[in-house]
Amino acid sequence: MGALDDILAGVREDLALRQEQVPLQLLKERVQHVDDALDPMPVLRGPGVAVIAEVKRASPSKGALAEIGDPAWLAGEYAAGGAAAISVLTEGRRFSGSLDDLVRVRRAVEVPVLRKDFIVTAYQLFEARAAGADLVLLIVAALTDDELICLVERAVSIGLTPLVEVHSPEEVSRAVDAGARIIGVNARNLQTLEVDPTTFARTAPLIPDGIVRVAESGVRGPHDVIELARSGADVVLVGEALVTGRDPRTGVADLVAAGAHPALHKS
Ligand SMILES: O=P(O)(O)OC[C@@H](O)[C@@H](O)c1c[nH]c2ccccc12
Repeated sequence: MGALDDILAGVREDLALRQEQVPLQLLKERVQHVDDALDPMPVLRGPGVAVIAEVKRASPSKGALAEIGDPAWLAGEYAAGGAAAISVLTEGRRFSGSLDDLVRVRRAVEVPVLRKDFIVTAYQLFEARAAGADLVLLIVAALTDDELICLVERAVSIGLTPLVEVHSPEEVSRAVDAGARIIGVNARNLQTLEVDPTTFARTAPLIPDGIVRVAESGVRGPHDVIELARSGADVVLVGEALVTGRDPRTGVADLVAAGAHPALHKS
């Protein structure tokens, strides 16, 4: 069994418990009372390479990465550094995150917030929206074609913008066929957990024009942002380097500055 299947098994167990505690109907009522979701498209399509900064305490490959006592403070620093959006890992077992982290981040910033998790049912979309998320991650490798199509549709119908994650050229066509307007290329193989730095450059050319291209994972600093921008990245999504770095606000600002270089013309 690969790492992804392991993670998904745990996610399904935790999900079953939450579904017993909080009926879908109650979540739907909560969704009625949250502020409308923000549209992330303008900030992700803006000039330069947009930076999505991630609140990430731990990962299955590295274990604990950082003590994040106050995710709201961290998100505020990211936003002050110029982050276009904040990603919050809400998976508990492997990433030590929670939906409560997302609620706290949502209250602290005015930029769009992404629920980063392993979404397999519509229930999790309602959880995300009830917690105030604007975007949700949908991982092609974790879903059948039918599931992906339904989840994209359902997400959009409740105001969420899906970020559809792929790992290979073959997965790009599945994402496009499902109606994705934002595609993330994850350089980390979810079976082996290894990062392959060539993944984005190999995969991005297959993403049709007009779809926002996000480079995910393994971005260490400004140099990587420049490389990825040359390969067509509109957005970079960065976790580990920012949570383990010296100062999150400057960390983001340095990435934003690298991606704003006039020599890097976005298509
Ligand atoms: O910490 P990194 O290498 O900067 O990566 C961030 C992000 O890409 C990574 O957390 C991620 C990408 N896709 C995911 C899916 C699930 C959980 C986590 C992820």
